[in-house]
Amino acid sequence: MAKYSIVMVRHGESEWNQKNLFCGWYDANLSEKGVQEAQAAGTALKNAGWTFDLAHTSLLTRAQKTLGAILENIGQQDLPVEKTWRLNERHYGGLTGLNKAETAAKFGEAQVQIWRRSFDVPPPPIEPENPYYSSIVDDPRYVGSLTKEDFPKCESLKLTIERSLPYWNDTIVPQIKAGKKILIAAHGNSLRGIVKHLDQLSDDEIMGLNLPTGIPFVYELDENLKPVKSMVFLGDEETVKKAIESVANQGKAK
Ligand SMILES: O=C(O)[C@@H](COP(=O)(O)O)OP(=O)(O)O
Repeated sequence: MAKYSIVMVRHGESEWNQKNLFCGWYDANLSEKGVQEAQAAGTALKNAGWTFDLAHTSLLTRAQKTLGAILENIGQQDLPVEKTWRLNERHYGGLTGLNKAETAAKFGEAQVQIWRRSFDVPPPPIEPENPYYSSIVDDPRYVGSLTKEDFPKCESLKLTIERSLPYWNDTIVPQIKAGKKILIAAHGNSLRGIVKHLDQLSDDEIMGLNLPTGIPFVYELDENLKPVKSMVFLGDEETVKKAIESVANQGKAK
């Protein structure tokens, strides 16, 4: 029987999602469509009667703005929000700023699929020559939480989970168990990591999971936090299916 529930949402479409660029820790803003998706996510939650006790998000603008639009829509602008780099998108390393379809044309779709979806193969590390290197590594928002030595240069999903799971276990789980209704607004891969953990998906199974932008999904959990219902999207089936397919197709050569 379900004792707890939690809602998660990947941010609305970002300007770099729209341009089909590997984004990772680059701080892309929401596109206009992404703002609309975030508002629609709020409307879907409102129509389903959701209210929350607190929210968690990453240090990146696209997730925070999505959360802000949702909270405004559900009339909870004053909700306590906890922000952490541990919910950031995976760091896409040397791929940051490259077009996914052009990268597939250059290196092959199979290689891009490995970089995007394999469990433990990281992309190449970001080098100082990367045009976005310093906007990421010198960003003052990480001061105090990440030292230069600990700052990632690239992350596989495995490495992403190694830094997001402690936050899930030490911060979010106690709040769920205290009866708090929680909303997490984060990213395609940081949320795939949490989903892998909750649903105990194998390293192979998680490769097939793509999360759409801006469509909230609900988990109902038993007293041991095992899912009673997994990933119930607040959206009609056809729309969700198409949005998932479109994310999967981003790594195809045009
Ligand atoms: O970093 C990125 O490019 C996307 C995910 O890319 P894929 O792993 O789907 O290629 O992250 P998000 O838009 O969720 O912040």
